[in-house]
Formats: sequence, structure tokens, C-alpha cells
Amino acid sequence: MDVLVWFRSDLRVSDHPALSRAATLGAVLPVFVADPQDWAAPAASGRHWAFVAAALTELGEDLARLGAPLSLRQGAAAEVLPRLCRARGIRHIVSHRRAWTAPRDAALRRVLEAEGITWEELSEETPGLAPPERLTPVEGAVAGLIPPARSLGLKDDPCPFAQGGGRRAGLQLLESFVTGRGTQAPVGSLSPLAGERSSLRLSAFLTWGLLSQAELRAALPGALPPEVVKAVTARLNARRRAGQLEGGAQPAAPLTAALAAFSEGRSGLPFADALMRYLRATGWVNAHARSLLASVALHHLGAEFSATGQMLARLLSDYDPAIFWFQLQKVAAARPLDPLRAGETFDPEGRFIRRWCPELAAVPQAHLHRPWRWSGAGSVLGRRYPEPLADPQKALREAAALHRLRLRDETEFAVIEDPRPFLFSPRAPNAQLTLDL
Ligand SMILES: Cc1cc2nc3c(=O)[nH]c(=O)nc-3n(C[C@H](O)[C@H](O)[C@H](O)COP(=O)(O)OP(=O)(O)OC[C@H]3O[C@@H](n4cnc5c(N)ncnc54)[C@H](O)[C@@H]3O)c2cc1C
Repeated sequence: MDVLVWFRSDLRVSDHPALSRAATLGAVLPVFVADPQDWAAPAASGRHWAFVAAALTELGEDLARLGAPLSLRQGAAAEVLPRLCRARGIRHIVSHRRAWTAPRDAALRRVLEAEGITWEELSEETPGLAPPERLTPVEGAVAGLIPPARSLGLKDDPCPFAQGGGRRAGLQLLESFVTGRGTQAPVGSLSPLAGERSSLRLSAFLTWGLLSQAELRAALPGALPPEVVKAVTARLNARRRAGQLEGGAQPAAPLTAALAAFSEGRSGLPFADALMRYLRATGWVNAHARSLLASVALHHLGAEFSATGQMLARLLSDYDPAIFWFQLQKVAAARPLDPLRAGETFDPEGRFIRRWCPELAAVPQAHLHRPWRWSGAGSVLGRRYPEPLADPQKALREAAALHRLRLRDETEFAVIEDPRPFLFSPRAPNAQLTLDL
């Protein structure tokens, strides 16, 4: 039987149960569909596509080596898949199950069934399937081209230090962690400055499935201290749990002027701005920095939840709806974080701020985190660098008061209306999200 293997967020050939399963059934047509509905989503961005496009190049090479080149198509999956099946006389599709697209997938399944096509979905952790050494290609398959970002309606999205897409870049990063970084730095450090060394930085590779969770878990022991293996395993378990969550489609939420300024790293809060610029330039920040950025937007600037989420999601190369929206909810429900104190704690010498906010070069060290207190502030603030968008102390006080009110209301609501346990315990709000995995 000829089989279409649908690649989605699993852009690899190794440890790929769906591909292994298909190879046992007959000739294989590997397909990736760039569905405009996905790429028109308000949380999608050019940097996401750049990562995927590089991954597809390598996936195509790997599949060609195995004997069945990748067919790339642009269009609605509900039209492209039946068309490809009809053209090649295929009646069976195999893919991995993806919880966050489940509602859409149910509709797609009905379309396929109406065409007499069965769709088999496997867990990415299905055991016991040997990797194929060779694939038999479906006859007459046409490769197609990787669509340019613009044809998917994506705007230019400069990200000069973006992580290299492609599985081999991910393997190198993993190697650098298990043989070097992970053996030295304290893993799980909250400091955004230590983050690049002390955390894996493999999230984009996991989001798009260039590496499987299983191969990551298998690579961890070895040279790494047991406490590091334990910490990373806990995070991977959180990822596995998040993989069960469904995501919902969201209408585009417009940015307010304050949120737009913050998204450019121009909120007037030096450490938060430095983090935002770093995120813009790299597509990545560690977990604590994500919480801080989200907290500033939601609590200090009072920005709306969807608008905040879509703005941040577009900047994160590893945007994974199943993880992202759940984490953002946690930040929204947690105690507001103080961006000034965070800066003083994690960047006491201000090196990170000076690196990413060069406009503050003239500000003396003692005032770098709160430049408005410097007697010479007038020469910089409101000229080269903005005044704070919101009075930081007042914003924090008000946000904290709101948070306390919310907790009180939620507690009362929980007692009177709903005996089930709270998802977020009101008595133990935990803003340091990496610690409660
Ligand atoms: C507001 C907010 C938004 C986030 N959005 C995303 C997102 O879109 N995509 C994403 O992959 N992670 C997200 N995270 C979780 C976490 O911050 C990142 O996975 C992590 O910072 C990525 O860096 P790393 O690869 O160095 O991970 P490490 O800290 O070294 O952890 C290793 C791996 O474990 C997984 N992991 C770590 N923390 C979590 C978590 N809390 N939940 C689920 N899996 C986790 C990731 O796959 C990560 O690559 C978000 C966190 C917050 C607070």
C-alpha cells in the first residue's frame, strides 16, 4: 500500500514513528504543507518561517538520501492532502498526533474520510518501530519548492542572531550542553544573563520536532551531573504534559501605542528594554525573562492578554501554542514582577543594559537601572531614550493591589461556587515559573 507521510511539527527522519510505520506498509510520499491558515495566524511571524524553511531544507536532504524526496506544497491542508492522494492513488495517510490542532484536525479527518482516505495518527513516543534504512518512493512524486515568507503573507522579520534552523545545528547545540555548558553552569539559573549557558536553548528545535524528546532524554546522562539531568528531565516532562493541551484560534488583537513601544524595547524601563531587544535580536530568552517581559506588559502597562501574547509569540522562535498560552496565563495570574529590582539583581553592573541600550551610555552606574533619578536625566530621557511609559513604582503598587484583589475574589469564588482545586493555587502564587515544573 502506498502511504502519504504528513510532516508537521516533526521535521526529522530519525526517531520518527510515523515514517517508520509508513515504511513497513509500502511506498512512501513524504509531504509538508505550508498552510496559509497557519501562517496568517496573528501569532505567526517571519522568524518562525525562517526556522522552518531551514529545517525543511535539511529534512528534504535527509529524505532524499533515504530514497523518497519531500513533496512541498502551499495551500490549505484540507485541499492539498486529498489532491495529492487522488493524483497518486493513495488511500492512507500517517502522521504524528498533535493535540493543539485537534479541533481543526477533526474537521480535516471528515474531509479525508469523505474521499475514502484513512488517516492514522501515532504518538511521537510510539515504541518499537525500527527506523527505515531505505524508503521506496511513490512513483511520479513532484518535489515542489520551499515557499518564500512573503508568499505566505509574512512581513520581513530581521533577527540577526536567530538560532540556526536545521537538525544538525540542534545536534551541535545539544552536544555543547552535554559535554560543556551543562557540566559547568548551574542549570535553571533564573538570570537571563546566564540563560544561554545554563539552559539547553533547544526549544525551537523541539517545537518543530527537529530533535525528538526521546533522543534528547537519551543524550542527557553521560557527562552531566545527576542534578542537571533531573532538572532538565523535569522540564521535558512539563513539555510532554503541555503536549496534551489544545490551543484555540485567536482573532488578531491590535497593539496599543504602549505595547508597540515596549515591543521595540522602548518602555523606558532599562532592564526590561534590554531583554526585549535581546529577544528581538535572538528569538530566544530564558524562562524567567519571558515571565518578566510578559509581566511588564500585562501588569505594568495593563496591556490586553491576547495582544501581549501575540506580540511575544511573534518574537519567540520556539513559539509553541500548547506551551505558550498556558505559561502566559500563569504569568497573568501570578504576582507582578518588578523589572527594576530584577535588573538590579541579575545585572548589577549593568553590562547587559549597556550592551542592548547603548543610548544609556552616558548614565552613571549608580543610576543605570533608574535613570530618571539621575540629575543629568534631561540630556538622555525623552531625547535618545524614552521616559518610562508608566511610573514604575506606582504601576507595580497598583498591579500588586489588583493582583491581591483578584486572589481574594478567586478564593471566595472557589469556596462558594466551585469545590474543584484551583489550577493556580491562590495561596501560593509562583511567578518563578521554571521552579515549579
Ligand atoms: C510566558 C512564557 C512563554 C513560554 N513560551 C514557550 C514557547 O512558546 N515554547 C516553548 O518551547 N517554551 C515556552 N516557554 C517555556 C520555557 O521558557 C522555554 O521552553 C525555555 O525557556 C526554552 O529555553 P531552553 O530550550 O533553553 O529550555 P530549558 O530551560 O533548558 O528546558 C529544556 C526544555 O524543556 C522544555 N521546557 C522548559 N520549560 C518548560 C515549560 N515551562 N513548559 C513546557 N516545556 C518546557 C522546553 O522544550 C525546553 O527546550 C514559555 C515560558 C514562559 C514563562
